[in-house]
Amino acid sequence: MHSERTDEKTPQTVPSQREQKPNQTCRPSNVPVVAVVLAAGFGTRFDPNNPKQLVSVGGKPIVCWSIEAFESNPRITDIIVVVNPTVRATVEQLIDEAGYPKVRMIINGGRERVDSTEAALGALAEAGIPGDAKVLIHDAVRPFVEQRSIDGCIDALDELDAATVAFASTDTVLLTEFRDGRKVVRQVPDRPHTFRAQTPQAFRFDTIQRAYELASADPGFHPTDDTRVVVDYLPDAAVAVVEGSESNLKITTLADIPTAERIADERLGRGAGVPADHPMPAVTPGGGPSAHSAMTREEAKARMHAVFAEAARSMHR
Ligand SMILES: Nc1ccn([C@@H]2O[C@H](COP(=O)(O)OP(=O)(O)OP(=O)(O)O)[C@@H](O)[C@H]2O)c(=O)n1
Ligand SMILES: C[C@](O)(CO)[C@H](O)COP(=O)(O)O
Repeated sequence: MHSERTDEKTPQTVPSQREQKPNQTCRPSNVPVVAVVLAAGFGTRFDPNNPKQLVSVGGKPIVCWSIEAFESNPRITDIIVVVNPTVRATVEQLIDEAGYPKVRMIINGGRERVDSTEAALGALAEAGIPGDAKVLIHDAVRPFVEQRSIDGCIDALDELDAATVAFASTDTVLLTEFRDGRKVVRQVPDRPHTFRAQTPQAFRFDTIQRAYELASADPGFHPTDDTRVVVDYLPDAAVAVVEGSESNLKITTLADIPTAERIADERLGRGAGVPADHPMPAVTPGGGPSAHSAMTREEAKARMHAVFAEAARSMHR
């Protein structure tokens, strides 16, 4: 039940390179597929007094949209939600009331995004997750991630040990630097090679854990995403690019809310837009099944430990 379903796969969104690479070891695909939903940010560019992950769009809190994207994907086996003290009580309440059955843990994040990812990796290690597990790390504030991007990440990890959802840049991107006290253009990459990083970003657990171990020895390192940790510290690990979408926007400032409301309306069938590719009935706080709310955090942690232990045992059979 808690290992990846291999039936009914949607087509890959990465260019297909199914053939085995010469130096690539074959990994079983029957492994836990864990989504980490990062909701521990402080929203300084949005409104620090109104945590953006709790703001409702289309009548549903942003963090719930993100959790539901993974709840509704049958290949995701487990979800961890990372919070900060400001939002913890509300997120716990939302999760308990909605009864999201795949949410196993709600843990505290850290000061920066990278610290929150590190906290999640630590919790997964403590829970006994196998090194082969697929881990998809997602910004809670990207509520409209497409199912085909989630599926694309899961598929890509059968070929490479890392993958990121990204959206081709329609603008030419300028790389800049400071020279003589002013910002100047250092390089102009060819536009077809430039993409905007989105999430989820997905990794075999042992790959992302190793990259973070190496990065932790470098106190001056403040990456804004997890792909960079792998690119900088494990340069031999190729990161697959999985097709993202314009609607997978990151809610960063208040100005993003009208766009988010428009996309939410489309997803809820209230607008003229394209519907979600795997629509799921909205799980409203107070309205959902409550299997999870009966479980204490310790029970949930023990259950997750058992799930990972069973996955590890079945891989060694
Ligand atoms: N210490 C942090 C910082 C960020 N995030 C999460 O990382 C995602 C992307 O971060 P961003 O949009 O930068 O959110 P904030 O850090 O909240 O915003 P800001 O940078 O404006 O403070 C968000 O889902 C956010 O909750 C996190 O879990 N822990
Ligand atoms: C991970 C990310 O969403 C990729 O676009 C992004 O880098 C995180 O947020 P930030 O706004 O760049 O801090």
